[in-house]
Amino acid sequence: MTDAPSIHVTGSHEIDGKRLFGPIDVILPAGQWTCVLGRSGVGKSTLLRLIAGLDCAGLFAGEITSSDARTLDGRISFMAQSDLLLPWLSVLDNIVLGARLRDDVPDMVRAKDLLAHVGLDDHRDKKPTALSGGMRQRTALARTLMEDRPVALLDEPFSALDASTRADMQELSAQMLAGKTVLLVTHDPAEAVRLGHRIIVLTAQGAYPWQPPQTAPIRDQYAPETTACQADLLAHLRGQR
Ligand SMILES: Nc1ncnc2c1ncn2[C@@H]1O[C@H](COP(=O)(O)OP(=O)(O)OP(=O)(O)O)[C@@H](O)[C@H]1O
Repeated sequence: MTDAPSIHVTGSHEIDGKRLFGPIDVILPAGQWTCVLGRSGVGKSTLLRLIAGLDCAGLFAGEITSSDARTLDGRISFMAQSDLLLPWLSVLDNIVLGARLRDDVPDMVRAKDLLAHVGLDDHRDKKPTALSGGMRQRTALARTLMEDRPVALLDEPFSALDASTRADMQELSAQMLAGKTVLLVTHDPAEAVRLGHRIIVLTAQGAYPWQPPQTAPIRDQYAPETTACQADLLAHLRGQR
């Protein structure tokens, strides 16, 4: 049983009176992963921040609604493109930051379990400055997964990871976010095809669906239908330039 809603976004976004994207009419189905691709600067992070209710440059004219008509406030976990780790806190304390900010008692067992799953068990007492870029990104991912909200908005969460760690973290995220409504921004067609129940291409003119393979995610990245889909998607994205 999940209380993950579907989310409907309609409208356009302008910065300094100039259209960034839209009009769009996008549904993020309840309990599924929607992957968004599009050229750099088209507004993918802006779309994520709008749904998260965070400040963005410019003006959005439109509506963001949830299928249960409840506010999304307090129901979203958000992983930004930059890791936003607090430099004076250890890895473990960064992971439980959400609970501490809410004056809740953090679930340290869950936090340590997550640390082990993201492969940072031996680094729990280090400060972020003592970590590599990929380790920082895994810390931020663990902090996001720690929140356990019905909606997860992830902005290029695996971009700094080596190929095998990336595959591991994709699988961990798919497992831990099963049943939640997920929006993943990525530049990687292979990642979108591996993880997405739905794939959306965002352009200045609008947002349109790209058909993923019929198989259910998380997909075998070497299956013929997966490789064919990602090759077609890559060719399409390259053709947009
Ligand atoms: N604080 C800001 N002030 C003015 N313009 C901004 C600001 N933040 C972002 N923009 C502009 O908004 C546009 C969309 O940015 P956004 O980060 O949403 O794009 P993106 O598609 O996520 O890009 P990327 O793939 O490179 O991460 C860009 O053209 C950027 O210049």
